[in-house]
Amino acid sequence: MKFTKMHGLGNDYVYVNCFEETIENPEELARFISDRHFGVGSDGLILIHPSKVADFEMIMYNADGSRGEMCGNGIRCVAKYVYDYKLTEKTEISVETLGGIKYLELNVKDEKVESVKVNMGSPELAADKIPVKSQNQKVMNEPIDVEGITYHMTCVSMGNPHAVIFVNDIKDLDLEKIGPKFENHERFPNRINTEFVRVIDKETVEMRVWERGSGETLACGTGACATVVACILNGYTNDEVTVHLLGGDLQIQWDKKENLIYMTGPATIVFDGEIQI
Ligand SMILES: N[C@@H](CCC[C@H](N)C(=O)O)C(=O)O
Repeated sequence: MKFTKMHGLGNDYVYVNCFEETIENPEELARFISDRHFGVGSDGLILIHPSKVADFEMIMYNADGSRGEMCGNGIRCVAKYVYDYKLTEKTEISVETLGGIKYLELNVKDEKVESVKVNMGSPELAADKIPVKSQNQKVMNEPIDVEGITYHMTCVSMGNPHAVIFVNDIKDLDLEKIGPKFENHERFPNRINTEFVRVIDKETVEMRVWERGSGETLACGTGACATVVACILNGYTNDEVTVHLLGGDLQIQWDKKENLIYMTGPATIVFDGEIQI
């Protein structure tokens, strides 16, 4: 199988062109290929397929083989992949995902994709749609007990589920310990991605993430979008925010008039490979 290893701010996936390759058991392949000792090493697997309703379809799997409905860093890399490997000449493309069709603009200079801007669609705040168990219709700054500590969460779906927790310090958090407790907490029927966020000022926040199915990653695009929605709803930031992640920065904007979230950031090819499966 031919593949390409790519990353968006260090959130790395193995990409397979399914116009050419056929994958029999993608869940098992995702677990094998993601392994950083016995496989290629990645946060998961992303398959690029033809689509009947958009220019391309992105099918994403986490490192544990579970399916993610959307992947913000992944979809920017899909845009770079289809442009660089000449599956399209267009610089405006649509991509079908389990979280809906997304529209992307490639910023190309001298044939080089410098960044990708993604229309991430509208954030979903209804608790039953995210889903998160709650007495309230929206989960805004609600207490949740994990390991004997009460945290406060704001929950948002960006196609996939997120719980955003505001903290005073992100550096000293033991995510290996608390991340899985949030991920598998009984309030989240489909598990959850959890963002730990420190607000720096009205235009800047920093964030670490524990991703459902992959653990701590260096960046999460949908997580950065959910974070900015939570920041704005709680009155912490303006509508355009730079999110500092371990792997670099994303620019996130909430166009309130259209109720659309835009994410802009880089996409990088690491290497092409071939593996016996
Ligand atoms: N890293 C991604 C999100 C990947 C999917 C997530 N772990 C889930 O299961 O929902 C991003 O950049 O958005």
